[in-house]
Amino acid sequence: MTPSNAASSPTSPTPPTTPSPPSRPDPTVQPVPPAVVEQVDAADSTLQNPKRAVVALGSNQGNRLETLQGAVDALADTPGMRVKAVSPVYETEPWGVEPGSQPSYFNAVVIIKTTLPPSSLLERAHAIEEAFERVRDTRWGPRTLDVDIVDYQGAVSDDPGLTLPHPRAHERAFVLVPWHDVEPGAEVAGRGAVADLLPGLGDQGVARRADLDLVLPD
Ligand SMILES: Nc1ncnc2c1ncn2[C@@H]1O[C@H](COP(=O)(O)OP(=O)(O)OP(=O)(O)O)[C@@H](O)[C@H]1O
Ligand SMILES: Nc1nc2c(c(=O)[nH]1)N=C(CO)CN2
Repeated sequence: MTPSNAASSPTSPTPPTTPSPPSRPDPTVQPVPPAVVEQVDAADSTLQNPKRAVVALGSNQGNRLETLQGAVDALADTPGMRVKAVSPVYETEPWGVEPGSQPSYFNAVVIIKTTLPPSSLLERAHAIEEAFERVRDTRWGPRTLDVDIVDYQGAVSDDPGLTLPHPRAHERAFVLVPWHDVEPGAEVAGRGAVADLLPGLGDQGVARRADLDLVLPD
């Protein structure tokens, strides 16, 4: 056995500890900018206080029911999100385009509770659309899946990246009809009660598909 082996043997006495030098600030650590501290604090308070949001789903390409169910499941699988209610399924005439120019949609609305801030909820909505190979070419073009944030805890924002409530929700029966089913007392912030908005919309070709159901994940 060499002397060095002997020194590392478990039976050898513990060498005396040398006092460590006084700690100095690490020059590689930069101070956290106040804007970042503010964002982290805001995210923190959201984390302790889940918010209620309303998400509209639409599909007019591929297997529309499977796609809507996939979107509900993906929302439910998102960390920091719980799906609280899923509306009935409606078959709806394409809104905002030439009649007969696109296949009909399946639409539904989902109520969630989430600790995600609005920007992260939108990112997640886009990721779910992409998972269903949503193509963004023409405005209001046909799509496998559309996931819109209709309302986030009544917040109002005119940011074009995320406008709240959704800027066209109050004029869309394909959003308001299923929303009213799951939340009869719902309000579109700044526009009024969904129940009061609905009669003014006229017939937009929104028909309940009582033969179809979306399942609320456990
Ligand atoms: N509340 C909102 N929900 C979803 N997207 C929004 C919202 N407000 C603004 N946007 C922005 O709108 C952009 C276009 O969204 P999208 O492609 O879903 O529009 P669209 O479904 O064709 O039309 P519409 O907005 O009329 O439903 C998105 O990239 C997003 O940043
Ligand atoms: N019926 C119906 N029409 C639409 C829909 C939709 O989901 N359903 N989505 C659109 C763009 O978001 C444009 N038109």
